Amino acid sequence: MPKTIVVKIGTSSLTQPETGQLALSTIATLAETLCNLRRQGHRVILVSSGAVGVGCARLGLTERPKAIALKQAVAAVGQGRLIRIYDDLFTTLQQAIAQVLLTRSDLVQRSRYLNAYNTFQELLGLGVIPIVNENDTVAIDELKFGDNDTLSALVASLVEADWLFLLTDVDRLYSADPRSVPDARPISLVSSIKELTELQIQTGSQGSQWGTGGMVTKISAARIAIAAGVRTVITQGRFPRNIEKIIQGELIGTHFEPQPEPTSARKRWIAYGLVPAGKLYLDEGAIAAVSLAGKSLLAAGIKLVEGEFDTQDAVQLCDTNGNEIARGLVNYNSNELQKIRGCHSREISTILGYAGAETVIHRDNLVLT
Ligand SMILES: Nc1ncnc2c1ncn2[C@@H]1O[C@H](COP(=O)(O)OP(=O)(O)O)[C@@H](O)[C@H]1O
Ligand SMILES: N[C@@H](CCC(=O)OP(=O)(O)O)C(=O)O
Repeated sequence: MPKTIVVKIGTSSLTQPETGQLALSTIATLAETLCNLRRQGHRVILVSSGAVGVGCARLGLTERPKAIALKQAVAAVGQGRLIRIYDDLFTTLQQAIAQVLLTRSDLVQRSRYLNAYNTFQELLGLGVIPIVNENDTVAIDELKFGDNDTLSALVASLVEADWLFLLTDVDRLYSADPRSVPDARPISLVSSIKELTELQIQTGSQGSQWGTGGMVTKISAARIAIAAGVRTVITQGRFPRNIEKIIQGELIGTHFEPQPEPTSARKRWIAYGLVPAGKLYLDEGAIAAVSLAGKSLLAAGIKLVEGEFDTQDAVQLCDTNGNEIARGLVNYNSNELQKIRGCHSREISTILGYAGAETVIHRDNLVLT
């Protein structure tokens, strides 16, 4: 059965840690592996980091730049080189590739989200391997994926992939960062989001010298992907051939089993495509109604409103400690909600002077995160 497979490779696997130079043998083996998968009839997308790392190596910079403008300039240098190397390798293997550079705003607007979906379908239908990266050169802070782990999970969710491989410089997920905790326990299988939460994995503060997100972004990427029904694997980038072995059933790396009933495509867009514009802090009754009983959110259960937002914007729903439990599209703007929070629905028309929706967020527009 042909599968849709998204592979994400991080800077730490694409470059040599000592010099920052490209790890050519890894990249070549990855190209061969992805071509094998294509020959077996699978649909393949590569999400490749490395624009900043390769740009730095090209310009002789020894550290990842911190200043935004410099980082964006360096990414512009590196992305061109990176794609040229991929094109040389894949062309040698008679495989067409495409460069797809995305920014967060491409997924926020529903029409652009659907457009991205159509483009991926067209490319995959043509047998092309799209090579995706964040459009670092133009991305602005407020509208950024920020890391390619998240980007790859969103792409996997968008195309409803069967597999997401997160290739990195450790062989799997551990109970804590194995660099600083040598006796950290290796984790082979995570069978649900609940189990992932219960494992309470320690991720340290950051990743390797050139990586961006560390393990924390891989875990949140896995959450996004498994909610979309995508089987996710964290494994070592130095051995790309393991991808084929894993698809054939070998338990290499850490596997995250997909949720049996994936969240619908529209709800996934609400939860992860949109950028939340505010926060609603709920009381315990509202948390139970929303998260356990699958009910709509009423004004009565809202304790606090944070941020400025409009009707139909996405907001986060949080407990009193600020932990997010859900996201949804609001039927009232932030000014209105400041006035009606804590009130019974039948009081809304008196307080506002006009009749609005009975719910603040209807359950069709509400998704647990
Ligand atoms: N619980 C953990 N299990 C495994 N690795 C961890 C964990 N916590 C932190 N890490 C670190 O995350 C790093 C990988 O993240 P990162 O450098 O961002 O890689 P990439 O460039 O592949 O995205 C590893 O080198 C490891 O030291
Ligand atoms: N878009 C950036 C990479 C961002 C990123 O997530 O990097 P990494 O942690 O190495 O996967 C780049 O191409 O350099």
